[in-house]
Amino acid sequence: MNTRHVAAAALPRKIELMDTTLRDGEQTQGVAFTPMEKVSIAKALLQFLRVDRIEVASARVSEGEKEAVSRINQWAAEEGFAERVEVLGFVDHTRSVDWIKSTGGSVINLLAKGSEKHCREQLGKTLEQHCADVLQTINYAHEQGLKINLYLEDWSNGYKDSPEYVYGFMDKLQHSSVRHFMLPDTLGVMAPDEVFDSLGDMCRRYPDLHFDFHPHNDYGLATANVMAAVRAGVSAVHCTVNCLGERAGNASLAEVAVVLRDKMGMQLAIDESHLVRISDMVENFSGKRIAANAPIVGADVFTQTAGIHADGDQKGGLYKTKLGPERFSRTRSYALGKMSGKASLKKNLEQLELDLSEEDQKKVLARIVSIGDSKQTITTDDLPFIIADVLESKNYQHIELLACAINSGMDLQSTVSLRVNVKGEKHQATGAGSGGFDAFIDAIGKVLARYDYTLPALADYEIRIPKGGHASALTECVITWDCGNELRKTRGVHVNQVFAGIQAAIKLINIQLHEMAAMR
Ligand SMILES: CC(=O)SCCNC(=O)CCNC(=O)[C@H](O)C(C)(C)COP(=O)(O)OP(=O)(O)OC[C@H]1O[C@@H](n2cnc3c(N)ncnc32)[C@H](O)[C@@H]1OP(=O)(O)O
Repeated sequence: MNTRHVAAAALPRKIELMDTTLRDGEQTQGVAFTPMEKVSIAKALLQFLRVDRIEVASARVSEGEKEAVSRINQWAAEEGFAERVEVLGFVDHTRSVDWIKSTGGSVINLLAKGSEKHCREQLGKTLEQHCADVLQTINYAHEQGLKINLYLEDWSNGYKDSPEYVYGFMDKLQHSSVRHFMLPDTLGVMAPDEVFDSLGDMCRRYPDLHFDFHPHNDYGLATANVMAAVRAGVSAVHCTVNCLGERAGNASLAEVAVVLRDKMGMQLAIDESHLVRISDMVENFSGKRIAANAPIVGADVFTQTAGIHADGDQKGGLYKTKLGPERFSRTRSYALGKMSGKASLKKNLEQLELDLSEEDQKKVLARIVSIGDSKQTITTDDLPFIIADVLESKNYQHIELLACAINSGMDLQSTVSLRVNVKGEKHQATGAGSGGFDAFIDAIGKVLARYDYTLPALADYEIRIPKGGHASALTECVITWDCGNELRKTRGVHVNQVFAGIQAAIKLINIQLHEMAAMR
C-alpha cells in the first residue's frame, strides 16, 4: 500500500504552532532583544496572535536573558499561559533546570543530540552514555516540577546517516515523561519528500508519541517542509516571525499559518488579523528589515502593478484570491508607474476621492507613464501633485519655497535662511539644527506657526540613489510622517539630498494645508 496515502489519510485536523522568535529568532546574526522587547513580543504572540506555545530563550545565556524570561513567566502565570512558555535547556544535569526554575519557568525544551556524529564528535559520548545523561536531566526536571520536551538536534542528518542511532535513542527515551519529541532539520538540508518519508516513518514507529517538526530555510524550503511534516503526521510545527533564525532562518509564522489553513484545511488557533502588526513589531525590535515582497507581511504584496490587473479588478475582482488583504487588516493598492493603465489611475483616484474627467485622466496617465519611464517611484501621495502640475491646478499651491540657503560645517550647528510663499503671503525665516534638514524644519516651523500648522513627527527618513547611481546621481528622499492616526509617505527628488528631504516636507505641508482649507 502507498505509505504516502496512509499518512495523508490520518491527517490531524488541529495543528499546534510553536513560535521560537525569541529563542531561534534571536540566533539571527546581529539580533538581540532587550527584556522589554522580549516581553512585548511574548505578549503579542500569546495574547493577540494566539500561538499555542512560545520558546523564549536558551537557558544560562546571560543575566539580561534571565530577567527577560522571569518577566515573561511572571506575566504568563498571571494570565494562565505558564505552560505555553518554554525555554531551551542543555543536557547539563541540574544547571539548565535550576536556571529555568529560578525564572519561574514551567517547561524545558531539552537539547539532546539527534545524530551519532554530533553525539560522538561534540560530546565525546556513546549513545548509551548520552541517553543516561539525558534521562538523568529529565528525571531532575521532572522532580523540579517542569514539563519536558526533547529536541533531537541534527535529527535530519542523524536519520539519514545513522538511523540506528536515532531509533536507539527513541527506544530508550520513548517511555520517559517527554511530552513532545522535537525533530529539527537543524541545518535546513531536507526537501519535502525527505521530510515526509522520514517523519512518516517516525510517526508510524512511535504512534503514541507527539512529534514537533522544526524547519530551517537554507534551501528556501521551510514552508514546503512544514506542509510535508504535517502530512506525515506531526502534531506541532515550529516557526518564527519574519522568518528570523540562525543562518537563513526558520519557517515564517505568517506563511505557515495561511498555508496550513488554506492548503491543508488545518485548524489553527491563530488570529490572522494580528500577523502584520507583530511582523512590524519584530521588524522594529530586531532591526532586520523584511523584503517588500515577503508573503503576507511585505509592504508590496497587496499592490497590483500591471494595468491589466487593475483593469481585471475593476471588472469584477478577476485578480482577487483567497489571500486577500482584508484578511490581514490590510488594503489593496495599485502602483503608479510606466506599467499603469487607465484602471490603475482610477483606483488611486478613488482612494483619494478625486474626480477627474476622462480627458484629464488621459493627461495625468501620460505624465505618470513618462515619470515611471525614468525609474522614479510614484506614490499615491504624489498623485495630487502630478495632477496639480499636469492640469495647472492651483489647489495644492498653498506653499512654495522661493529661496533657501543652507550652511553646514563640522562641529558647528547647521543654519538655514529661507524665503517662502504661504497662501499668497511672502515670509522670511532663519533656523538652526543638528543638520540641514533639521535647521529647515526649525525655520519653516516658525513661519507655519502663524497658520496654526505644526509639522508631524518623522517616523522614518530614507535616502536612496538609483541602482548603479554615482556621486552626481539624483537622490530620492522618502519620509514617513507620523500623522497621529495614520502614517503618510512623501517623496522628494533632487541632486542634493537635503533638498530632496525639503521637497518631501513641502509636499506634506501642501497636502495638509489643503486638507485644513477643505475642512473649513
Ligand atoms: C539547535 C540550536 O539552535 S542550539 C542553540 C542553543 N543555544 C545556544 O547556544 C545559546 C547561546 N549559547 C550560550 O550562551 C553558551 O554557548 C552557553 C552558555 C550555552 C554555554 O557556554 P560555554 O559553557 O562557554 O560553552 P560553549 O559555548 O563553548 O558550548 C560548548 C559546550 O557545550 C557542550 N554541548 C553541546 N551541546 C550540548 C547539549 N545539547 N547539552 C549540553 N552540553 C552541550 C559542548 O560539548 C561544549 O562542552 P565542553 O566545553 O565541555 O567541550
